[in-house]
Amino acid sequence: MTTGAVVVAAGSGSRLGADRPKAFVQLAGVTLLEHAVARLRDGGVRAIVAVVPDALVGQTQALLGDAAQVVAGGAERQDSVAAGLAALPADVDVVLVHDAARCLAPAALVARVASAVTADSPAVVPGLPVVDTVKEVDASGLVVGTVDRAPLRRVQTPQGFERALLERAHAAAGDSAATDDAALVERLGVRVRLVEGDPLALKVTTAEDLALAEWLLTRLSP
Ligand SMILES: Nc1ccn([C@@H]2O[C@H](COP(=O)(O)OP(=O)(O)OP(=O)(O)O)[C@@H](O)[C@H]2O)c(=O)n1
Ligand SMILES: C[C@](O)(CO)[C@H](O)COP(=O)(O)O
Repeated sequence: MTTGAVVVAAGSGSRLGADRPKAFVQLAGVTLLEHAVARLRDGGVRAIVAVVPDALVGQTQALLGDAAQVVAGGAERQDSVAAGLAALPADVDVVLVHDAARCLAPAALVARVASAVTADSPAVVPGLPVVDTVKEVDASGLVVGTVDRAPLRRVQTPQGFERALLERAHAAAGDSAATDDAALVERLGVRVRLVEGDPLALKVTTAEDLALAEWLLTRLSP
């Protein structure tokens, strides 16, 4: 098996509200994208495609050098994943799809997901239990009911797939959007396996997340 990765970094990061696309914001002087790529490489992945805004392809390739091939993304996350998938070397048969925004996802998580992808489990997602009580509310803010949280998981990336399956899922999806790649596989009727996630794989979405990631990084560093 040859494992490759698509790191999607072409989003604007509107909820973060920085002066540049979110993946190019720095944590400890290093962009979120570089952090994510470094951890994928530490997890044993060598064929990496980074998907960035069209205008940043050249400078990102210079930034990452041999660590990743850089291509332009699309309007939606799903379009960016498809662009990265198309650029992976032909010999890659297992693909990890990862958000640059989950820049601290550790190498151990990368390896756990990659090794869980098998012929019997061709689609694998990492996830964590829900720790809060979950309520369903109506449009006026009134509680409709309390949801059983026991079977729920908060799903992260990297998500791992047999390449042929992921390509089939994206081809079948067309313009019908999903918030993660596993959902496209689920639509094909293929069961997706869940493995244990990692709190460090938090998604940097808001300024508060960025501050938390910065703090975690200082705690992780020797
Ligand atoms: N057209 C897009 C949209 C998102 N992404 C990537 O998908 C990941 C998860 O998306 P999210 O964290 O929601 O990022 P943004 O879409 O940039 O955030 P926002 O919704 O706040 O604008 C990010 O690494 C982001 O760069 C992408 O590559 N291409
Ligand atoms: C793919 C993902 O990270 C899984 O949790 C997530 O769905 C992407 O987040 P978005 O905010 O919906 O782009």
